Amino acid sequence: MKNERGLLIVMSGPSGVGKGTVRKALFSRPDINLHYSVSVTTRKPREGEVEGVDYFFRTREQFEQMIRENKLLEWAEYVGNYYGTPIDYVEKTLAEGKDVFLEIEVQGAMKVRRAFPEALFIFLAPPSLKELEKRIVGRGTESKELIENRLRAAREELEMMDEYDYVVENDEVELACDRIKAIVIAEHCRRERVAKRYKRMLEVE
Ligand SMILES: Nc1ncnc2c1ncn2[C@@H]1O[C@H](COP(=O)(O)OP(=O)(O)OP(=O)(O)O)[C@@H](O)[C@H]1O
Ligand SMILES: Nc1nc2c(ncn2[C@@H]2O[C@H](COP(=O)(O)O)[C@@H](O)[C@H]2O)c(=O)[nH]1
Repeated sequence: MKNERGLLIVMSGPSGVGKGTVRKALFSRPDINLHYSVSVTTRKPREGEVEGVDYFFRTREQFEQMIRENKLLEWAEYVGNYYGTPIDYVEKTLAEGKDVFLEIEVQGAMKVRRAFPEALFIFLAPPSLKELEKRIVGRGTESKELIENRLRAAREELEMMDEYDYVVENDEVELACDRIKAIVIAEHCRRERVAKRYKRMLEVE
């Protein structure tokens, strides 16, 4: 018996831990059937980022209009920019029975938890703070000041780790992908078992 609605998977983690890298590696696997929800942001595009693929890039005015029109499932202000999840894509895709993957920061994830308590929450953790700093500096996309701000936010985000269902260490990208894949499969099996038990219970009554 299959659950009719898809599974909503939320992955968070501090800036520079490798969320984007792991997500791209996961989605490039042929045996993965997940659907990525592209976020809206007021941040300027980084070199190579593509509108509608990496983000929907919008002005602050446009973003605030989306908030007023209830077009976002969640949103947050992070290190001076807005980020948010368009609600229509998530609702439509889950209703089609497909799994949706969100890659968002912790404030937004906690809002999703209130709206979708049944979602699966995964926190991607660095092997150490030193390694986190090395990765964010090594990426070379932010100024020194922005890196400081992101590292400050990272310390607060790491304290939220306990709020998640699973913590996955990103020591090696492919290993992190294997762990996330195993968690998603296990969660599907668990839900199917619960649904079967519930169906049997209704048949007995
Ligand atoms: N397991 C890993 N080992 C070594 N380097 C890694 C690993 N995972 C990611 N990286 C590197 O770390 C840097 C940051 O990765 P990435 O941009 O994916 O992080 P992020 O969590 O998405 O950051 P942000 O939240 O700021 O967008 C990149 O240069 C990436 O190549
Ligand atoms: N609350 C939300 N956070 C989001 C969303 N999309 C991305 N993010 C997170 O923002 C930070 C910074 O991202 P960056 O691309 O500027 O490095 C990072 O933690 C992302 O995961 C969203 O829709 N909502």
